[in-house]
Amino acid sequence: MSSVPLKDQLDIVIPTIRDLGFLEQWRPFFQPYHLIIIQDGDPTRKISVPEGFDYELYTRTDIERILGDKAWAISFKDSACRCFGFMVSKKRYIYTIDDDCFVAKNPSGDDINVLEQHIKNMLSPSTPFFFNTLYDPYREGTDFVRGYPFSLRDGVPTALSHGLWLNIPDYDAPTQMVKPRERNTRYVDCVMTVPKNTLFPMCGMNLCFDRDLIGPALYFGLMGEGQPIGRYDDMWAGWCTKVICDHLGLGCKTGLPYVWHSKASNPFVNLRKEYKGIFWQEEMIPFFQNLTLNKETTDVCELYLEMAEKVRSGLGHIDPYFTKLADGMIAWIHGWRQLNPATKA
Ligand SMILES: O=c1ccn([C@@H]2O[C@H](COP(=O)(O)OP(=O)(O)O[C@H]3O[C@@H](CO)[C@H](O)[C@H]3O)[C@@H](O)[C@H]2O)c(=O)[nH]1
Ligand SMILES: [Mn+2]
Repeated sequence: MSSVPLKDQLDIVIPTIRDLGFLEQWRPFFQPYHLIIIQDGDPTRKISVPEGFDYELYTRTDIERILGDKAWAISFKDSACRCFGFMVSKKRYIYTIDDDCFVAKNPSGDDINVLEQHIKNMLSPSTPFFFNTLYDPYREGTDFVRGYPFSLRDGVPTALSHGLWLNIPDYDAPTQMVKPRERNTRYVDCVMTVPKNTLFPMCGMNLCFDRDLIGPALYFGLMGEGQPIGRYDDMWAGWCTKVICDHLGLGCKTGLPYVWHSKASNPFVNLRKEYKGIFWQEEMIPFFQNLTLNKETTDVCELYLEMAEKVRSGLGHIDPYFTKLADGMIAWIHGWRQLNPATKA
C-alpha cells in the first residue's frame, strides 16, 4: 500500500432502497471513509443518510445521465446496481456492504472492524497454488507447514477478500425454505485462499477488492427489472473474477471478517428470482471451469471482453439472456473505460 493514508485509498459502496440508519452502528469504523451510495428504485425518493458521513449518491437518473447508451447494462431494482459504484470510484480499494449488515462481535465480545480485517487480507499475499493446512500463513502466530514448497512461500498479490456473515446466512431460496430458522452462529477464526482453478460462490454483502488489479471484472451482470434471473449478480461477478484471477496469478481470499446479517429476504420472492439460475448454473459452472483465456493477454478489460465473446458462444444456446449478458459485459467495459481512461491505456 502506498504512503497515501488508507482512508484515502478506499471507497465504501452501498446499494440501497432504504434509509441508511444502519450507518450509525458503523460510524466508528466507516466515518473516516468516503461512501458511494447507489440509490436503487425510485430516483425521486429522498433517502436519509446520517450526519457526518462524506458521501456521493447516485440514482438511476444519474446512472443514465453519466452512462447514456450504456446505462442499460447497470441493473435496475436489484442489488447488482452496486457495481456502478465500483465504476465511478477513483480509489484503489472498494469495500461493498448491504444496508442490512451490522457490526458483528467476535467470540471475545469485541466489535469487528471489517475494514481493518479486509485490508489485512488485501495487503498480505495469497497462496492459490498450494494449500496451507494451517490456513493463512502470513497471520501472526502461524506459518507455512512442513512440506510447503519454499519456492511458493512468497505467495501472490491478493485481488479480493470475501467476508462472511453471522445470523442470517446467504442461503439460496430452496435451502432457506427448508431451513427458515437456521442461523449461522459459528464464528470460524480463519482466512483461506481459494485454490487456483476452483470457483466459489461470491456473496456481495461483505466484499473488498483491489480496483487496480481486478476492478473491470466485478460487473454484477443483468439482474432485476426486465431480467429472467436475480440473485446471481455476485455469483456471476465471482465466477468471472476468479477465472481472471487464476489467469493472472492473483489471489482471492475468504473467511474473516464477519458482519451480522440481520434481514432474511423473502424466500418465495427469492425463489422466483433464482429458479432459472438454479438450472442454468449446472451449465454455467462447467463453462467457467473449462474457460481459458488468451495467454498473451494481461489487461483485465481485454480479458473481460474476450470472456464476453466466450459467454456469447458458450452459453448463448441456453437462453437469449446470455447473448444480452455478453453485450452487457461489453457495455460495462466501455463504461468502465469512459470513467477510468487510465485503464484504456
Ligand atoms: O431492488 C433492490 C433490492 C435491494 N437492494 C439493496 O441491496 C442490498 C441487498 O438487499 P437485501 O438485504 O434486501 O437482500 P439479500 O437477499 O439479503 O441480498 C443478498 O443476496 C444477494 C442478492 O443478490 C446479494 O448477494 C446480497 O445482497 C441491500 O443493501 C438493499 O438495500 C437494492 O439496491 N435494490
Ligand atoms: Mn440482506
